[in-house]
Amino acid sequence: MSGPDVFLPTCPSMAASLLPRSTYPRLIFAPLFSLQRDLLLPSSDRLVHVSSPIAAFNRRFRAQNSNNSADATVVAGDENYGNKRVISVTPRLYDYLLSNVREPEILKELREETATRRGSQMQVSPDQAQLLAMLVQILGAEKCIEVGVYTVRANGMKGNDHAVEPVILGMRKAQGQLMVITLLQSVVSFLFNGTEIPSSMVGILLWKHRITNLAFFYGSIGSLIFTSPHNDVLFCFSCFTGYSSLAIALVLPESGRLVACERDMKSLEVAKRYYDRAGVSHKVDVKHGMAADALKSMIQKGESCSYDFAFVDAEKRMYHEYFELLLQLVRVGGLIVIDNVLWHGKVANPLVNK
Ligand SMILES: C[S@@+](CC[C@H](N)C(=O)[O-])C[C@H]1O[C@@H](n2cnc3c(N)ncnc32)[C@H](O)[C@@H]1O
Repeated sequence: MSGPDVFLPTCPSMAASLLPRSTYPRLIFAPLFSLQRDLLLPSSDRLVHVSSPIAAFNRRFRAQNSNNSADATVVAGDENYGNKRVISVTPRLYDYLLSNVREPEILKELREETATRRGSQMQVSPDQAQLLAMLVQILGAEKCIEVGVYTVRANGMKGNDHAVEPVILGMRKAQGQLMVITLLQSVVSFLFNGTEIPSSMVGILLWKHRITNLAFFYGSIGSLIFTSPHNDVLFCFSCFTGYSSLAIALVLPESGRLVACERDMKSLEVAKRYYDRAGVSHKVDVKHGMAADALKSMIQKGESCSYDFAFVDAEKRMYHEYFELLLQLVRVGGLIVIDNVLWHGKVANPLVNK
């Protein structure tokens, strides 16, 4: 049976009915809300869940209009662990959490500015930032390191190579094709006087003309999810604007110091503006460049064992290296906090983590 290569069904039942009937489509993209496993029939390895504006709207709509389904639901209970009940965070519960976070005004402004940029989801959330700030305070930390401050690229891949995360997501095949897309973006951008070309557009063209066998969906929140016919998923693009580092700097004592590593200069300009506005610039030592290089040079300068706290939220492929370097830099009894370790739950998903 012939048929289209890609469907973009907007409802789960449609995805479910398309999968078993068609042998040809390589991939079927469905919004996240179709993640009801019982709807996924035998060919479910061809179903890719994406975040879409429709899904986001639906989540908001359901959160606002449902009186009973928005309460925390028990997703696991295990008698081996004393019948501990694990709940899932529902939109209503998360709204409750966010509305009770004490977020300083300057952080709110930074968050709101960032929210207008593509990729703002990469910024830590207000609750996460306040957790970091609280840990720093409890620890009485004075010397801190943050790996990955933010970026402000409007464009999918430039300046964001933690974009491609083969280790965590079990990616193998698609990296060469991503390179092609990045290269093409740069060429077009150069020809058109610096105009930034969305990866999605380049991706569509390449894919349509069979230059690449990648299918893609450009998510509503700026994440670019590439999927090969082998159900490998590449999560591309990371971002934004120094929110977590500012949260840390704000609670550091006057004598405190935060080394903030970031390779994207444009991003740093925004961050510095906010450090200035918040009156914490004197506490932040910005290291522009690759984070691992910055950490190595700190070790060479004899700064081993002198840091109290580190937060890692940069290139995922480099995490093991950051960790080894930070073990040298952070003192005994200090704290290293690492973001994204569960990688949106994918670490437990055998389909993406073979
Ligand atoms: C997820 S964002 C950080 C978001 C930040 N924690 C916040 O709350 O706004 C990751 C950042 O790490 C930066 N980054 C990625 N790889 C890097 C590397 N090798 N060296 C330095 N910075 C890097 C990216 O440019 C990006 O801005």
